[in-house]
Amino acid sequence: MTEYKIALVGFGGVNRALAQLIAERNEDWKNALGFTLKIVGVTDLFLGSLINRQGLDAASLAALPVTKGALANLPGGDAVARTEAVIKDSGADIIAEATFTNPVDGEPATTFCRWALENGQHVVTTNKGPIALHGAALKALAQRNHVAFEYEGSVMSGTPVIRLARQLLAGSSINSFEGILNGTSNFVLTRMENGLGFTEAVEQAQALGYAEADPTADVEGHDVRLKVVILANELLDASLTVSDVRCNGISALTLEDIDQARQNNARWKLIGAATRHADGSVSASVEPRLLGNDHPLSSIGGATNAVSFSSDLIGTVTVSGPGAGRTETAFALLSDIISLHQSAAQGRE
Ligand SMILES: NC(=O)c1ccc[n+]([C@@H]2O[C@H](COP(=O)([O-])OP(=O)(O)OC[C@H]3O[C@@H](n4cnc5c(N)ncnc54)[C@H](O)[C@@H]3O)[C@@H](O)[C@H]2O)c1
Ligand SMILES: N[C@@H](CCO)C(=O)O
Repeated sequence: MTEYKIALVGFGGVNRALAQLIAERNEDWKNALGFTLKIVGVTDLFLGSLINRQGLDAASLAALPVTKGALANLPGGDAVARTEAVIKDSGADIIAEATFTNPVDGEPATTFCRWALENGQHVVTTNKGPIALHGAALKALAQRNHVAFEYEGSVMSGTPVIRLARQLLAGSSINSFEGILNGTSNFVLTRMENGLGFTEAVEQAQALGYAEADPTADVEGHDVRLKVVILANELLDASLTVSDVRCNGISALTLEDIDQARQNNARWKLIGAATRHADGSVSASVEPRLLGNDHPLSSIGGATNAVSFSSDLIGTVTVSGPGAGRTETAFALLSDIISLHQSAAQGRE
């Protein structure tokens, strides 16, 4: 049985849900998965930081009040986020990085990942910025340091997509994909179909933990653009940058547009798509599309996401599931840890 020491970088919805899962399920994981997790450090811009190499109580962390500097109220805690120390000095084997996604330059999360990888620590992250903007460099760094860099939760939350397509569709070349890749905007469109105003719908998505810190990224398509870059580079062998992806969001759609679509047996959906052409080039876009009610993606409602891959040997494969949510995304971190544990076990054989 392996015990991994883990440090949580960013202690918002996702990493708090991971702490809750650890509190509730560590014993089950021992038998079912062959490992347990011991939290040895936590750091958060708002809450402060705390290191304890002997292990922190996951249930107490999960129940921590959301007040400024709250970690200073626990023994050894600090009101300041000493993130570099938590990564480098906590003795963690794994860093779970879940700070804000910065769609412009991926920082400071990219630096956090780099510190950990250079320090010989595995990184699991749900943050789209470092992967979409610096994925190749971080993967190379992980490889040089013989550690894992896993990011399943960066696309479609806990719904398996990246690993599923990479591993289970290997051998059937993926030539294109199209999908609903943002939970918040799909939730907003669905609520608007029921007559709720755009602003109220966004507020509901925020309260449910789906939205980015700045929900503009959700409704203007910037979040989907990062996910399209991640999927295209991962699965279509592309080298896209964010500026290669044409991007329009849903903020200009009105209740009248949505009602008119309904009268025409159609729905507006925010679609992220990419296609590999015969010459090897890849084009990609994010845009609202009017889908007829018979289109496979038109019935995907709420924060659910779905993506259809077109591949040469088996045609179209569609994966659907939660696209956002705290526990759902914490599950993605767990799936990354399971993956790195299995790789380590295979390496030992
Ligand atoms: N919530 C979801 O449904 C979901 C799904 C998939 C991916 N993600 C991604 O996962 C990440 C975390 O999401 P969340 O819902 O937990 O967000 P959140 O806003 O609830 O939490 C992020 C936390 O990170 C902290 N933080 C920000 N910058 C920091 C820094 N420089 N140093 C230390 N702490 C810092 C904030 O104080 C905050 O508590 C984001 O990048 C998000 O895009 C979220
Ligand atoms: N804000 C994002 C979280 C998942 O990446 C969404 O709503 O899809």
